Amino acid sequence: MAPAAIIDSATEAAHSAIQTTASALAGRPRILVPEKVSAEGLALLREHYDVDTCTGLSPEELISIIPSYHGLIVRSETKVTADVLAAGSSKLRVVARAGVGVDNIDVNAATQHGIIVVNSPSGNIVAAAEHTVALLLASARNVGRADSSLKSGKWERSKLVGVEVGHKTLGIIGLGKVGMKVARMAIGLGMKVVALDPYASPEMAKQAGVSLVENHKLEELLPVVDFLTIHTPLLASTLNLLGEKEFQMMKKTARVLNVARGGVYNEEALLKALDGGWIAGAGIDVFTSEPPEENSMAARLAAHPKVVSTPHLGASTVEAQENVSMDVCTQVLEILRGGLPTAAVNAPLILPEEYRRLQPFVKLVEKMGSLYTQHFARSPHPPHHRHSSMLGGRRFELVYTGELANISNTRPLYAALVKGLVSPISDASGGNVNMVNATLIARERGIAIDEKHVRDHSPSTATYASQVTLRSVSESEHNNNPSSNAAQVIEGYVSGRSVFISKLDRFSANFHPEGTLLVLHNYDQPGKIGNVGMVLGRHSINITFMQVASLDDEAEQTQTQTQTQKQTQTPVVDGPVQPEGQKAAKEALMILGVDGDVTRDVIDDLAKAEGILDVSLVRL
Ligand SMILES: NC(=O)c1ccc[n+]([C@@H]2O[C@H](COP(=O)([O-])OP(=O)(O)OC[C@H]3O[C@@H](n4cnc5c(N)ncnc54)[C@H](O)[C@@H]3O)[C@@H](O)[C@H]2O)c1
Ligand SMILES: O=C(O)[C@H](O)COP(=O)(O)O
Repeated sequence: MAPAAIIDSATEAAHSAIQTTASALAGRPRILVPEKVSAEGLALLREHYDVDTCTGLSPEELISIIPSYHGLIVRSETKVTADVLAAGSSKLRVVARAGVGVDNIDVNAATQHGIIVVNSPSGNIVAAAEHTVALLLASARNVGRADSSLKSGKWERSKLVGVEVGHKTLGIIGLGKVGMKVARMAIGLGMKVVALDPYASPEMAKQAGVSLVENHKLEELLPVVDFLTIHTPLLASTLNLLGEKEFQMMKKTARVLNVARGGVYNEEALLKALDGGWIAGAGIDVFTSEPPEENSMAARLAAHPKVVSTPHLGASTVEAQENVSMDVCTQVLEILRGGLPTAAVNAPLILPEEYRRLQPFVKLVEKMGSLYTQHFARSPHPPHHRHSSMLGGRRFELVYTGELANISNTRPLYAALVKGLVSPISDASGGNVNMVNATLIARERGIAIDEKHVRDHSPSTATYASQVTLRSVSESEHNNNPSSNAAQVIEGYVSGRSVFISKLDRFSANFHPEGTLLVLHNYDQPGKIGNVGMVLGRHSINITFMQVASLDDEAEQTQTQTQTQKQTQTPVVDGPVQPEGQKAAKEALMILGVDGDVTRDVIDDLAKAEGILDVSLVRL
């Protein structure tokens, strides 16, 4: 069978990775396994390749030996840095993560070198959920402290009285694969489960008996829970998600759990919360440094008497290790033979002949999806944009006009949209989406996508040779009022091989969807640009470009009508409320390209600037 090509839409380097693999592997290929990976999968590889298992390598040792290897299989301990990948780039074809999280692998550097990164997205989900339940019960019943007390010769029954979990409320932040499993197990223990996940499908949550927090606000979840568990990836948006302010909102009797990633709870704030009696205890499996560095917050947390701690054991069961080992070793075997992986982190699949024509559109649609999630599907939103769900439970329509409408196989564009939508909320960059699994992942997330080819795009009226429109409405809007014009819209086009966004929401624009962008919804009045410039200057953020996007014609007419209605005291159903004295101002979007560290403080300060209605931070 001829080797198929695998192409990462971000770079052409990955294009040749699979094609060249078979021919590049003269002699018996070698695979390095610097961590404990279950023997079942490795046995599969040993039939064809030399497999070297050697644990305890220093970063320098890894860099010095990696040039001899064609495959590298790791868990969470080995840091696969840009330096390791550069050192291995002449032979290395695949880095496999025997587990879920790829935060220890520089995926961008791998992509640049044409090295495929694969993982096992669901092999250890049951293990992680069961470990969460183990920590839930251990922290409720002081199992860790009781065990060490008894072993040290004490018999402290009255000091170690616990609490029951039955009839208590468990809060879950992140209702993905692990979060959903934990929810089902907790319901089995007689708990009530409330979850916060702006991107989860309300329908799936309802079916599992989980209530979703309506407005996706932590302040609505935290005061009501007796136990809290987090199951989000570690992303810029989830780093330090819970700090002092959040722990202070919780019941003094509450206990918190973390079997996801160190850093989602701010470790210093968690220590303060435990020492100050703001909460009662914690069960922690993951830390910001692993193993915790001496005297670090992580080390103090692991040693804290109110914490039951485990050394990142969430996936450490015999069964999970067999699953992930088989998953990734099968993929390594396939890749080194010139075949296709099933869970490639950095490589959606496009056949070579489709690649030339579709690649810029794949890039455009992926950017549109990512822009959608970061601009529209984020929390919290101003009231006129608030939806019960932000991603799951929404219906998307991709409309292709112009020459693109004549291409019948637009499957890569469908996959690119799913990838773009889920990548900002997933730790495997791109959420492991490829052409094979895109439909399944969309279904798992409760996302419906329709594609429409508009072939009667007359050249006289066409603005661009090919254009893509992304529209989204909630399932309920779609079912109850299909002709409603409440859709969220993004339009884009390709010129040469460059991609552009030509409409965002109700605003006509023209910008490259690249880099870090701030999108500010505001009233188009003098002084706004200066105010925004001052805030950014104060935070040492450099502006690389700026564009003001005005309401498109249709939206402008609607705004004028709305203003007329307001003046005649007719109740207004949609649109932001204009402050006094700004009745004649038109809405606009200010789109800024920026360099620098855009923290939550920057966003908060921008949101407070006069005349700014809403701010979103978009990384593309
Ligand atoms: N301790 C361990 O050994 C162990 C084992 C397995 C998984 N994990 C970790 O657990 C985490 C979850 O894994 P998964 O497979 O369930 O991932 P997943 O991608 O299936 O689910 C993550 C969920 O988080 C949600 N989310 C993203 N950003 C959010 C935000 N700001 N607020 C609320 N929700 C948000 C997403 O919508 C998604 O539903 C990952 O970090 C993974 O690495 C740890
Ligand atoms: O992301 C994962 O799969 C878990 O954190 C497990 O990590 P491990 O393979 O190092 O146990």
